[in-house]
Amino acid sequence: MKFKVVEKFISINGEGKLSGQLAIFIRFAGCNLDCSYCDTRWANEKDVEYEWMTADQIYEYIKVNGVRNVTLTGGEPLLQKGIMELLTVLSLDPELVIEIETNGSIELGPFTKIEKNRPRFTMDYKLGSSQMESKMLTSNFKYLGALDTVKFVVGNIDDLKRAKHIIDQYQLVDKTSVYISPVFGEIEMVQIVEFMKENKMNGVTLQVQLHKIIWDPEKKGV
Ligand SMILES: C[S@@+](CC[C@H](N)C(=O)[O-])C[C@H]1O[C@@H](n2cnc3c(N)ncnc32)[C@H](O)[C@@H]1O
Ligand SMILES: Nc1nc2[nH]cc(C(=O)O)c2c(=O)[nH]1
Ligand code: SF4
Ligand SMILES: [Mg+2]
Repeated sequence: MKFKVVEKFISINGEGKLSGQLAIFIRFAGCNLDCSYCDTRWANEKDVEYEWMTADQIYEYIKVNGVRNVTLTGGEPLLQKGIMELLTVLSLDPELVIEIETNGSIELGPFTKIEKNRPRFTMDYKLGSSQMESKMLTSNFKYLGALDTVKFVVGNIDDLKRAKHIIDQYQLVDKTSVYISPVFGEIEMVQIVEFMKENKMNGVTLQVQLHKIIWDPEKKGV
């Protein structure tokens, strides 16, 4: 099986629980959603340039570079045909910590059945300002545990209110890690903090995309 890779690079992870740590990124082509704020829309274009890579070639690239944290992203990585083969190959190496960024519209059940060293999922729950909330599968929450994350990317106060509602309704803080991140440049961090204070959002982590502070926010490959 071959996978459509639009870019691969080493950087610090700018998002999530491993933020600040070195990571190797594999970005796949194509997405089934079209979020209003998507910062990698280029990867979803029909005519995007990509390289076909097998699972073994991707594994080799990771090992040659000696980076243990692996982030599979896109686009929507779980749309790649046969992706289970790649996840199986990577999970077999106990030295690797595999993270998958996924958009909340893909059924996660089959992927969480990997028994040893299974990938950690960061499932975005897309809120109103993304225009994609109707595609969210809340049925995925039952598969997520201590190693996984539910992430809410918020663009305004209504998004924050909705995120709080979902967090409470599904008791997400008790089950998994919960992150809130601003749509870059759309909402002041201080507004998010004030909202968290007013609403006693214990156990929720605010994060900002670190790579967009270190480098030009438009820069690819970082
Ligand atoms: C480009 S997506 C790829 C993975 C998957 N399609 C998803 O949406 O989770 C990776 C992460 O970037 C976030 N993201 C995209 N555009 C953003 C923006 N303008 N500001 C903040 N986060 C953004 C997404 O919400 C997601 O958490
Ligand atoms: N440095 C860096 N960290 C990231 N973490 C998740 C990313 C993504 O696009 O999914 C990302 C990214 O694009 N760059
Ligand atoms: S799901 Fe992810 S890749 Fe797809 S449009 Fe939304 S942010 Fe972009
Ligand atoms: Mg990114």
